[in-house]
Amino acid sequence: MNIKEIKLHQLVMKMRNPFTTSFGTQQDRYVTIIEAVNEDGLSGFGECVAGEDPLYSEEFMDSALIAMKKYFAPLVLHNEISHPDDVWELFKPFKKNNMAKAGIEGAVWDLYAKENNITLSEAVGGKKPDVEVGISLGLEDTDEALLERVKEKVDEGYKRIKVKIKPGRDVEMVRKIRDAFGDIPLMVDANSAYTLDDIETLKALDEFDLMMIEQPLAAGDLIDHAKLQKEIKTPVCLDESIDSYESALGAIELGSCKIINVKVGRVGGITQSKKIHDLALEHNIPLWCGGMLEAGVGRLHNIAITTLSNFTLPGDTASSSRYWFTDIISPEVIAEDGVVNVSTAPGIGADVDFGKMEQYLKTTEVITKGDQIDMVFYN
Ligand SMILES: O=C(O)CCC(=O)c1ccccc1C(=O)O
Ligand SMILES: [Mg+2]
Repeated sequence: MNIKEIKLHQLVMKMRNPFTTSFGTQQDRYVTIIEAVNEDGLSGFGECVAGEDPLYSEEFMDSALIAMKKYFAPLVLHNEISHPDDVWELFKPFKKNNMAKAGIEGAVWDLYAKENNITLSEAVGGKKPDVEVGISLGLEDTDEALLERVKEKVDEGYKRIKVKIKPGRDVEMVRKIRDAFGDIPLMVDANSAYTLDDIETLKALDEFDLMMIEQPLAAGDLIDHAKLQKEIKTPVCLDESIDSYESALGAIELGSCKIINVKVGRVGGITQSKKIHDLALEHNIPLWCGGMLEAGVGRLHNIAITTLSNFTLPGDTASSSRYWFTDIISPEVIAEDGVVNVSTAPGIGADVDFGKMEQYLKTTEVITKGDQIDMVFYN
């Protein structure tokens, strides 16, 4: 591959509805779209999913932008890449900053697929022609408002409903959902809002036959999650805790979870996601693809990775219109009855629509082969 320049398109996208989790509410989504352009002018696209503030993980959009500009974009421009799997090796000496790495790597993957005239799904080794998707619903001010949301989404046919919980908004709220909707495929996500001191509350959730409870405890608490899993019936699914192949291996060996939510950005890209996929498959741990309120580019990357065989549970990759009045891709992602068809067009399978992107675009920075890696250390 011969990548000539990397553009960082920085957007602020207003969401259709504010999104509330145990760490707060957001209305605006800061998105960086990474465009890798080759010698022939062909472009591949990635999306950086870092949060606006370091609440979900230590990374945040500003830190990711610096990391991409200073290290990861120049590394890709200054080194020979024959396959996107090479990118992880190139980035390896630089610790963490996974979402920054994944953003750049994602653009290389899309470009690679387009150069070879195959879909991104084919490039990663996926086989499914379509994928099942669920929806993640934020906390609402009242349980009644949440029940309305759930009804809407059940009616739209989503294959799984995930609701956010936090202390004080858990057992009784879930009871109301079960009472109103019977045995719909239902799960909860705590975003680390509990500790083992809350074990009685977490045990009380067993009565509702949830598909899983996602990330009840802190990201670093693999040991506590293992203790918890022994005490509760509901399968524990880890999100924040799984930030690498090694943490996935640790969680599996310790029995910290029965299910893993793979987020491409959180684990450092597609190459690492594939490695975790194969590990989980070997250990009979089912996977699903989590969301980070992505714009269209990240959404299409999520669909591609979900076509791998062990992504057997519905992911978070809902329709573009669930998040945005206008997405930045054409065509947009549409889930019909909870199913998204995988595009057969090369790469991510849709065009990045610069006309539609214009309304969100704050600035574009261009990194070229002339930009050196700005490091104090040298070899
Ligand atoms: O619909 C989506 O994209 C997923 C929404 C979601 O749950 C989420 C959104 C932002 C950060 C973390 C999470 C999460 O899965 O914990
Ligand atoms: Mg989560």
